[in-house]
Amino acid sequence: MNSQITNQINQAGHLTIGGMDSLELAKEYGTPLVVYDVSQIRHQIRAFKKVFEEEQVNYAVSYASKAFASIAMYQVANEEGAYTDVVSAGELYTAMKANFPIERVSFHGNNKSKEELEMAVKNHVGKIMIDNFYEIDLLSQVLEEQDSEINVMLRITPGISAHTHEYDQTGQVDSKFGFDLDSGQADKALQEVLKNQRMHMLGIHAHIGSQIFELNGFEMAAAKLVDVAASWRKNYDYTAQIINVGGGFGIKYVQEDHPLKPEEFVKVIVKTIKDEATKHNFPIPEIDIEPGRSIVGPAGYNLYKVGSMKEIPGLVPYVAVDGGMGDNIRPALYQAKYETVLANDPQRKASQEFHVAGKYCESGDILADAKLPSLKAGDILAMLDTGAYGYSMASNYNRNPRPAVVFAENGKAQVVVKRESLEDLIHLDQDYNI
Ligand SMILES: Cc1ncc(COP(=O)(O)O)c(C=O)c1O
Ligand SMILES: N[C@@H](CCCC[NH3+])C(=O)O
Repeated sequence: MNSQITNQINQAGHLTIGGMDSLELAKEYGTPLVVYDVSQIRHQIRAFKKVFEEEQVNYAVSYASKAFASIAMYQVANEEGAYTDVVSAGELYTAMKANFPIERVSFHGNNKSKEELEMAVKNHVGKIMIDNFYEIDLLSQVLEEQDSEINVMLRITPGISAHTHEYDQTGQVDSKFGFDLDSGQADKALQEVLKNQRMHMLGIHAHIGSQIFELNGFEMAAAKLVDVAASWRKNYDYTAQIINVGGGFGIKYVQEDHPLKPEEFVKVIVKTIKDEATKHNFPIPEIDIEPGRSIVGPAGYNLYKVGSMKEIPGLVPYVAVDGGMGDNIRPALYQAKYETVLANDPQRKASQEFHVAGKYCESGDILADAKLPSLKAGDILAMLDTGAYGYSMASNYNRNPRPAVVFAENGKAQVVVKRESLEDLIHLDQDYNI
């Protein structure tokens, strides 16, 4: 049996999530279904925060909400004292609807629109993470128009290639995000921002990539950021108050993955920043991180119902489920791997390899290759660790409605995002009658 779920089997022999029987959840709320074990989300946020508290530094654990954004999710992040970062008007709007404290919101993005900046300034978001020169001009214009001021940070590309899928690398020189260091762009951006009385320059940010398993990249990025901050102090008499090393902390998807614990990442980041700051005689700054995947990934489960099966002599059989790439594009997009278990009997001996196929009209719509017991139509499969970039990247491809999202905690469950109906699918459509 999959070792991750040994403590999640109830008397009926079913998989439990947040103390709820997964079969009951599937029956009550339908499938495909996305379920979060909320206590796991809380646990992860607390694990990140604990180290900062122990290290006695000023800090912010800012949940990167692109991993999964919904009103309920922002509420949980807020309850846990997290900050959050948003990358679109949609995420900002959702956070505001959740009454997330606006001063704890930062706004990221490599091409924020004027409307998005207007919304951010009007609502006084905590920080705008400036990404490029175009944005400095646009923001300056918006601030003039609204006769307002705002806190900003500069995102730089530290020239570090994280060891991860190339789509998940963001810190290398050849990246669409942030100001380049070596060519002097970052220095020029700093000077522009410092000149602008309406922008309060709080510090410096870098994000090197996602699903990273090694400490090395974070050490290098943290050291580089302090280095840059020290050079800014020397050359421009500007002292950064905040250093933000981004997110990217890897999680375990399959048995071969050996991620570090949140505390291990944070310890190294804090130590590097403290050491480098001391070396440069630089005041210890506030240290911010932006975990997304590591907060919600391990807490998420996708439940699917088994439908058709196809045996091909001599080949691995296909078992098709009622969801697929519309609710989890990651296997098709990144060849991402997941563990799959038979939710109605996770202890039953896995005897056979299957391609777990989705229902979308794409040959690439294979959710996982899994060793499972023999299966029959109506069985419930659970894919584990689907909480990050699953529902948040969901689509209506083939005009399939997106699943419901349920939060389960301490034996109680609640729908936090309704299942889309067929009516929802057409609610933006208009008749053509020219
Ligand atoms: C700026 C920034 N911060 C944080 C994150 C969150 O990354 P992850 O979900 O890997 O922790 C991302 C996404 O990669 C990002 O672009
Ligand atoms: N969507 C990606 C991560 C993107 C991170 C955002 N910069 C994934 O699922 O791995």
